[in-house]
Amino acid sequence: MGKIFPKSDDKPSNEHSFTIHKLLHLILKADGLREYVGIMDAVMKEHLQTYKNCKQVNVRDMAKRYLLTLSSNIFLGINDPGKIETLRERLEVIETGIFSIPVNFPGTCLNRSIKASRLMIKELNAIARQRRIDLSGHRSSSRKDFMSVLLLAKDDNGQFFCDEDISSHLVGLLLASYSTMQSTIINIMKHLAELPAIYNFVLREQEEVVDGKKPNDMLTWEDLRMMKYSWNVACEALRISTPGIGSFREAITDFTYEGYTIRRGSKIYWNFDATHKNPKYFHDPDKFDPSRFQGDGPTPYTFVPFGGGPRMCPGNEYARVAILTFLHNMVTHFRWEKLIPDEKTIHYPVPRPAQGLPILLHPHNP
Ligand code: HEM
Repeated sequence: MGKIFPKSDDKPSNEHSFTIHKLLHLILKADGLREYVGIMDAVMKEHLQTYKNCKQVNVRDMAKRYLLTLSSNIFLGINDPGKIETLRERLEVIETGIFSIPVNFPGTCLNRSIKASRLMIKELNAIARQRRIDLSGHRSSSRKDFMSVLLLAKDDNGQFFCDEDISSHLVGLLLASYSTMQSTIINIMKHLAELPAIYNFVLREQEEVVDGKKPNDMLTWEDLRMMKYSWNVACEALRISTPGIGSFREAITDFTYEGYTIRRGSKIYWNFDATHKNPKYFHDPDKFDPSRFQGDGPTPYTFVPFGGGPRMCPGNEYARVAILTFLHNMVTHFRWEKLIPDEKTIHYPVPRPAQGLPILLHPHNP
């Protein structure tokens, strides 16, 4: 990541970075996210209006549009569709560099990716500079986007964080949330199209949520807590098609595993998919079965789509809120069927249907 997010002076500023890192973890905790549920619901409802007269849609395009609007709005405080489109272009170029041969000279993916990330940080810096001016005009800010929160925060020494650090952390969040969330939404939609009985259970649960609300009420944090079965479906999609391939760790002590001695200091690659498909932990592992997550759910550290330990994904709650909001709105408005029944799955950079899952929408109330 460090290579992809260079600083203009290339000097590390660990002290600031560490504190921004901590601050972002706090913002992304469940309590901090409560107030974003309504925003996510409003974005999704607005998007659904545009699909009202569409019979065929591509789930990848739908998910991208929804997720990018959310992150532009919530992370950066940006609503302008032109700026959101530029963000998408940059993110997709940066992403190709992360999953490329690490050769950096003009014309390579990595080189294009580094240039795109520099450009993006520059663009975010410009937004941050203007935002500082806007924010300084008010004693306290009503803006709740992450950039504004970071611009108003101070480090342990009472200093504001520098724009460059804020921008590069925000690029990190945008990237970390982009393909992972897209892949999860597409895979949930695919399984619900293939498994009508499971779709019906989700629909029943979501209708109960609607029944408890007045017409036009926005979703709330409490509503999300009622969506237990729907979240089990999302977890099963995350288990069966895990967006992350794995993660690296360093051995902090010598140990023996399966007869091999691993020395302290060795770099170890941890493969999530191997754990998720291990029949010792998940009976009939290729079967899509959300009931695995009922009750106490899987044994600790066997369901690890968000990693584990101190470097575990800090965005897991954000992901839960954004995915359930998407699912709630889709299921309460539509059934859908796949337009390509045997669409191939590709695994680059994350597992997803090769054509982005084109579907036919059947509204409940045509
Ligand atoms: C379904 C969606 C997501 C999945 C499957 C996912 C998965 C992961 C995984 C596997 C890691 C590495 C964890 C480890 O090594 O133990 C990670 C790290 C990270 N994720 Fe996510 N993520 C998702 C969504 C998000 C979102 C929405 C955000 C931000 C809002 C985010 C921000 C991050 C950050 C900042 C890190 C680096 C954490 C660190 O190194 O301390 N992720 N994610």
